[in-house]
Amino acid sequence: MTSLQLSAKEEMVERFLDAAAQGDLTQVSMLLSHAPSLINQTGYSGWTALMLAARNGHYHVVKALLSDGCDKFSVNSSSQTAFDIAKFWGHRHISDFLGRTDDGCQRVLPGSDLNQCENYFSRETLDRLSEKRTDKVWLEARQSDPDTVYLLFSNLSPMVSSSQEDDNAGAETKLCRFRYEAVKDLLQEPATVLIFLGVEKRNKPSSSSSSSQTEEGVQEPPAWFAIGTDEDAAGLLKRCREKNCSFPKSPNRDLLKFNEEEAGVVAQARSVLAWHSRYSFCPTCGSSTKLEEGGYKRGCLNSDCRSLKGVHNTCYPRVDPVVIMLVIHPDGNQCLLGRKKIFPAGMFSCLAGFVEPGEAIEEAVRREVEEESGVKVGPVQYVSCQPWPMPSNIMIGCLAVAISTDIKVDENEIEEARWFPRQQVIDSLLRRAPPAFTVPPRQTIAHQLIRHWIGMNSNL
Ligand SMILES: NC(=O)C1=CN([C@@H]2O[C@H](COP(=O)(O)OP(=O)(O)OC[C@H]3O[C@@H](n4cnc5c(N)ncnc54)[C@H](O)[C@@H]3O)[C@@H](O)[C@H]2O)C=CC1
Ligand SMILES: [Mg+2]
Ligand SMILES: [Mg+2]
Ligand SMILES: [Mg+2]
Ligand SMILES: [Zn+2]
Repeated sequence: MTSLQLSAKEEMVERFLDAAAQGDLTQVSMLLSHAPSLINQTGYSGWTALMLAARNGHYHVVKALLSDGCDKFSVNSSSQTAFDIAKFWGHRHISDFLGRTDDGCQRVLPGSDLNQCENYFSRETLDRLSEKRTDKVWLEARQSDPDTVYLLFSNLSPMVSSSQEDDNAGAETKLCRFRYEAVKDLLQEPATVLIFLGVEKRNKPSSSSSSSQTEEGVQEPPAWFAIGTDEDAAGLLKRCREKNCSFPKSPNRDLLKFNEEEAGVVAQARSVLAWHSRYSFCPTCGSSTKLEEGGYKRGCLNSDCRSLKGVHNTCYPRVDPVVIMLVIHPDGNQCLLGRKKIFPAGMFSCLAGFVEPGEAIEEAVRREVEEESGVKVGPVQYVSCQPWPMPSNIMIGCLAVAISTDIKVDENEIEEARWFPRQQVIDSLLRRAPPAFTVPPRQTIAHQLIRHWIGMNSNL
């Protein structure tokens, strides 16, 4: 670039910043349409056009710059954002506008993936209303409300509807939803566990369009509960007079057939119910316990028990953190995948392992990879996570870079581990015949991590 070109560019930046400072929207828009890269350019002391417009109270310019994708979080040499500047100079309408949250706040985390991946089991369609769990009167009123939705689980398996066409593997499964009248007898059984899941979120069209009236006349969205019972499936189906329903037998396969919304509800309900089924007695003193807080607590019935003093995590549902990582070869062009004996023939997946007590996520990634494959790992980066209700894991998905490449598998955990070239991975994802191996199904975070790596720097 010649010095003449450089000064022409500098002159353009100066004109742009001046126009913003003076509130000349026509000029700002004209310059931007010629040179969109001007938008985040800085002048004296790191001031951007947005900061100058905010300083001088030019609301219309601020608005236009933001709608053109201007970075509202950049700071000047005094570490002030445009918001700080508008606030300091008393332009409240501008600071309110810059402080709004309806842009999804995506840009608060610079460099974050703007379209953050949503994993199966992670969609929240219910508002959990945890503050209502201790409100017995409210909970009881919602239980008998005619709009309330009940889901039924027998031995941790949800009752689902199946039609003839649903028999093929790709078909979607639907949760059976019940009203109070259909389940009120079941609720009286001593072995029944009842979990308050939440209420339908208001800002989306509800699946059961009704909502009930409170005493003050405010419309309340329908509440959802999960019922857990060990009554046998045949008995339950008879009790509910349901012909086309069933309780799937294989959680690892059958729980992956819901739509995204129902999958999120199943993840929540199944994990809490699994905790109840495994923690029947107090883990601290072995006494009997009683269900509290809408099914989110088991309180010990022994009044001398230590678990009743202070906060005891044994009283609350547990979640086990698991790291799951795609390890990338130092050449950037291969990834490390392994297979357990129990995997379907030909399937390879990301390595994974439980985080141990007192261990940071990055260290768990390094330890598990080295234990299972002998490969040493350097940098680790978090990508996304997935609740995994078999029974109650949170899968913490990471990318990791190997700093050694020799593989020596731990045969107790892994049958085989290999470096797979990018092209083979692409062929497997696109199911180009015949692929060298198969990847896990799209509902698993392992699949999504592999896809994420392929999408990161390929020119597909
Ligand atoms: N959603 C997904 O894409 C994937 C999910 N997973 C889940 O992650 C879990 C952990 O992965 P693994 O490779 O099996 O872990 P791992 O490599 O740590 O090995 C499991 C062994 O660790 C021990 N262990 C330590 N803490 C434990 C705990 N809190 N609960 C149970 N066992 C514990 C047990 O001996 C167990 O056999 C799996 O059980 C599976 O459910 C695993 C891979 C993919
Ligand atoms: Mg392991
Ligand atoms: Mg493992
Ligand atoms: Mg482990
Ligand atoms: Zn106890």
